[in-house]
Amino acid sequence: MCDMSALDNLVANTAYLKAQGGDEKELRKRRQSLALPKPGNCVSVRTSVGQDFESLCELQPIGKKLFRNFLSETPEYAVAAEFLDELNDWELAEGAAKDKACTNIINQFCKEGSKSFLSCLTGEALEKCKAVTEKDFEVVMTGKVKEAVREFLKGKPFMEYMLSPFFDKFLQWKQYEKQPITEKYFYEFRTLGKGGFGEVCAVQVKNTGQMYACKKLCKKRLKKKQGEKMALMEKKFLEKVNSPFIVSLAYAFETKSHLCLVMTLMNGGDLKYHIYNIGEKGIEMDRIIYYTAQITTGMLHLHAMDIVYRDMKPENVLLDSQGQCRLSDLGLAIELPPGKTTTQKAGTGAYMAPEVLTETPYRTEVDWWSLGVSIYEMVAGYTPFRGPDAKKEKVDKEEMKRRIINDEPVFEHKNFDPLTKDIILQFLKKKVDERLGCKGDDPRKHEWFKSINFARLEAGVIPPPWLPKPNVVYAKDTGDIAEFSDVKGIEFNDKDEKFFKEFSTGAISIPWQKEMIDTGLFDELNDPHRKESSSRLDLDKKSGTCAVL
Ligand SMILES: Nc1ncnc2c1ncn2[C@@H]1O[C@H](COP(=O)(O)OP(=O)(O)OP(=O)(O)O)[C@@H](O)[C@H]1O
Repeated sequence: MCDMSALDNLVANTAYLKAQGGDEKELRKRRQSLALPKPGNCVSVRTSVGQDFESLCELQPIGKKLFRNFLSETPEYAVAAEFLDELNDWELAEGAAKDKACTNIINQFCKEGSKSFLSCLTGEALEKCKAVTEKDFEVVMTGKVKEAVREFLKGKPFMEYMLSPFFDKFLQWKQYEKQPITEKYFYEFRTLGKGGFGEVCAVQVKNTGQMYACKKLCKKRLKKKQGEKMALMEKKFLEKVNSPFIVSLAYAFETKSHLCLVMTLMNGGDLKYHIYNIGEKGIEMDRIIYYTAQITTGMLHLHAMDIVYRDMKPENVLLDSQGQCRLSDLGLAIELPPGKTTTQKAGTGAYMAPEVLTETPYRTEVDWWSLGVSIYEMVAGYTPFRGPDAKKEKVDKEEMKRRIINDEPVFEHKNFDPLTKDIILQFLKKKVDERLGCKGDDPRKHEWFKSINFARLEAGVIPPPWLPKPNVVYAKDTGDIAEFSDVKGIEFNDKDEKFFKEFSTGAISIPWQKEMIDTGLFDELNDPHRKESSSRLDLDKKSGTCAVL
């Protein structure tokens, strides 16, 4: 029995690791069967995509690419786009490379008579650009000049783009993006974990080879436990966020029995696992600083959208295959518009802020408290109010509450250095208006983060300090993940069906477009010399996918 489940686990892991490696032959065959919808079928999307420059030309990856392709055909426009790219590179550069990039930009774009002079500028921006020096470069360039170039692109070039064949191509992709999504769109691999309403398993998009994690929510269980509103909120938050440090939602669809959230696959394990299961308890300091910098940036992104995370703890921070981390599980998150507070008790015991426990009105401040607890735990291998003897001494809920409200953390562990202690103490201020991140201040400015260049971190150009091993599956054995029991006696009515439809919106623009680009399908389907395979309809029928529209 035991051997059998070990074998099942091995088989499941092997298939999963192999899928991540990619099966080129099958994929190539499948891709040959695909085609973009015909332009004639894209009339209605022309109106539905709207006219928002930022969304169409900056945020949506395919939109951004096609707009850039359009700009490259007109020298004046191409120079403007190139300038923005170079300025972006300068913003991310460091040391001597940064100085060099600055001089290059001045010589290339700011000198009248040079081939790449920014001739699109007028008025004050033009004068400032011509007079810029290395000294006032940052203020002038990232201020007035950058804004003026962007304003220029938003005007005539954007209008012309919307009438060009490049935009027609964009509409074909937008139409393709709307294809109905069912379970047949994916291959399913091993179970990765268990959630409150169903399991999370690894899936792969048949047409692109992209791997994702699929969180399944059992419809009957949702109804029985009245979890519908929470599930819809989680879906809406995940759909709204756009940060490299929060899991992205790529698809939301339904099967007969489940609602499914298809998200970034995080196959490097969660931080709780890394604290307790690898080597000595606790994580090395350079890793803790790196992860906390990513968590802080992710959290600031949520707070900027008035979303309070409410469940910050190492278990909810997942690593990807490169060792970069993202916040996951927005199931307890809540949106609180400016000025609004809540007293609702939510979170996980040891990580809850005093104001949550005492049901005092709170907002985003509670997340900084929980981050303080989490940093402490990453260093020490135990949480500050539970203490090192948690196993020997059982701390009940009331005692934990008492300690969080009254006690100061003690730093006995040898790994606490003065700066680490300081940032933890500042996050663990019981008075909210004294807490780091809550005084109109920016936690990223704390000296503990001095080794981190946050712009480079967000751009993903700082190599992670630790790389998960590619041949290790950082998840429980499949046999150790308990199965769900059947839910009996639940029937669905019209209201339930309406909710299922509201949830199942298919592909989510930004992650889906990124998938098309990253997996090469974007280039493949745009290739004018491409020949589709004649067997495409056969393959289509076999898989049941909606490949050709
Ligand atoms: N994006 C992901 N990539 C890989 N594994 C994941 C991902 N999301 C979740 N998991 C795994 O599935 C488990 C359950 O997911 P999650 O915590 O989001 O579900 P939940 O229903 O909110 O659970 P809970 O009731 O514990 O809050 C996680 O502990 C993790 O092991």
